[in-house]
Amino acid sequence: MFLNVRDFEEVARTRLDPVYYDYVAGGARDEVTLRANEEGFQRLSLLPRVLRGREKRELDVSLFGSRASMPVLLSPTAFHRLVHPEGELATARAAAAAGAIMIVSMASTVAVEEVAAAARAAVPDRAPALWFQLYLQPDLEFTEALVRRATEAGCTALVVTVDSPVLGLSERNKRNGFTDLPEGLRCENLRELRGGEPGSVRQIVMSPELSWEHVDWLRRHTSLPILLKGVLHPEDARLALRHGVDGLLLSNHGGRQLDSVPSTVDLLPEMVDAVGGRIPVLLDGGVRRGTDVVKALALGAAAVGVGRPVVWGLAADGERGVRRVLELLREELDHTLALCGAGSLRDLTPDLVRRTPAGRG
Ligand SMILES: Cc1cc2nc3c(=O)[nH]c(=O)nc-3n(C[C@H](O)[C@H](O)[C@H](O)COP(=O)(O)O)c2cc1C
Ligand SMILES: CCCCCCCCCCC(=O)C(=O)O
Repeated sequence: MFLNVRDFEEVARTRLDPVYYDYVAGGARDEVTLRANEEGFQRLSLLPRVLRGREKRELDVSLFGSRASMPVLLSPTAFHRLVHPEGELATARAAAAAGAIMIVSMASTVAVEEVAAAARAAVPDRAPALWFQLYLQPDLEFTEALVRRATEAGCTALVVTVDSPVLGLSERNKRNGFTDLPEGLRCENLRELRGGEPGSVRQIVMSPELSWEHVDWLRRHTSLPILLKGVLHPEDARLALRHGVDGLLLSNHGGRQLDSVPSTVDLLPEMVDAVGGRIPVLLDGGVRRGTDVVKALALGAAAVGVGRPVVWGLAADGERGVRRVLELLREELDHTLALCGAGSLRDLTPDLVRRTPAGRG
């Protein structure tokens, strides 16, 4: 029986090839940050209010023009067809049915046009909420074409991942010799549609030479809202404001890039402070429970993202699994709000969160 997100991870672990399980579960180097993300939430306690609840609680949010049924979105995760044959098509259908925002990874194993079509078909009466995650490629012509494809497919925001000047090093992948996708799976958004060898697929380039000038370039080439994913230093948050960025997704890539960075929830208050309410700050990393969502929102996040939980849902039970993971998080969020005496997300304020004294969390 799937009672919580962890149950899905357990089933996924038994179903998946161990090499692919490790790819998803793992983090960089010693996995200090990977563990810190969940521990960060566990060290925080909730201090509920009483005698001020409401029979029905409002969980809807509106973010960058996308309406969503809850402040939990699907962070971008690569290679869904590694864990389920329907891959991102199943994920997109589940997200659309749940009314959740899905950030489609640039490294998806289904082309963004097909992902969008699957989402639209799942909810013919409304527009599904899809955003696109981008690794800015040094070949700007290619990047521009890809942004155009994502926009034409119906993605309504760009999430630019900036924490990957080089690829993080997973020792699990190295030990397992996992260096390439299996036969038949490709990053479909990287396929040459016009130039190059027709039908061939490019490698994603992680470039240490990317700079704020590239963000400025992107700003000039799209009218979509731009969020930066992976800004961790408050000074970079302030720079993002100056470069016309519309939002931040506070993320350490689920502990998969630089190991030893703080947990995202520990950084949240100072990042919220750094942007001073001028743009929304979203957060991902270690969110596994409705209580985690409430803690992040109370500390100022506009919404949270989940990465691995979605992949576990997909691996364990395809579209139905992702749907159930999202439902569970929604139910837990609603239940936690009720127990905290909160009638809506607006009632979540920092005074509801306490740091557990050291040694007791
Ligand atoms: C299997 C996997 C693939 C990922 N692929 C991407 C990606 O393509 N682009 C990206 O920006 N982040 C990627 N991430 C990071 C997630 O977007 C997100 O930051 C992270 O998973 C959040 O932590 P959580 O897994 O604890 O929820 C990936 C994470 C995982 C686990
Ligand atoms: C097939 C083995 C590794 C290939 C690396 C490509 C990286 C794509 C981006 C995925 C990602 O961000 C992640 O965290 O994983």
